[in-house]
Amino acid sequence: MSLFLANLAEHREVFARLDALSTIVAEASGAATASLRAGNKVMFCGNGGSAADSQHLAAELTGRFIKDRPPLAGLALNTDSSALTCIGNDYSFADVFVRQVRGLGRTGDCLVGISTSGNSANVLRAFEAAREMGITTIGFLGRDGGQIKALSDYAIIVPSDVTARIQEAHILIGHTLCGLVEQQLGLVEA
Ligand SMILES: O=C(CO)[C@@H](O)[C@H](O)[C@H](O)[C@H](O)COP(=O)(O)O
Ligand SMILES: [Zn+2]
Repeated sequence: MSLFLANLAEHREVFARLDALSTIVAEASGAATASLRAGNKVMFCGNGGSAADSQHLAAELTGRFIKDRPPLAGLALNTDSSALTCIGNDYSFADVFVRQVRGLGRTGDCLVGISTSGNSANVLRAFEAAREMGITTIGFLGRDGGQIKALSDYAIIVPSDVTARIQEAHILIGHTLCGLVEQQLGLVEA
């Protein structure tokens, strides 16, 4: 079997098991909508491919997703290279998100942390601070949810041990979250 067909088969197997996440995805989206409705923001963070997912999803909010509509307050914490290099260089890489959460986060915000292992230290520290600050935490996770699971108000765990397949599910879940937020805010038809 070609690698493409093998990956596709594995992808289908994982996606066939995502129905079970429908309720938690809807609940997490409701929390993000409540933050935006109250004038708060939704922050995203992640590493590597999940950094790309984080900035992709933040841009769905500030830019547009399904239809033309007012901009929404989305912010990716992994896109500011000056903040990442300053904090990483002067403190540690584990602090790159937590310092931004402490500086930019406000009670009532949401923080979406994307980690396939659920164990990235910088996401974990950001969630610890978010919890202290009254910021709702939404974990896009994989495997067994790792240490971030326990710090997630909404732990969305993709049932797979394969990083790439988990990432593929995360972007489906993230797009759904953006679509539900638009519906719940009455910006597009349900
Ligand atoms: O995109 C990929 C693999 O598909 C990689 O860049 C991957 O995101 C990186 O290894 C990350 O550092 C993994 O972190 P995490 O998902 O365990 O939090
Ligand atoms: Zn990747």
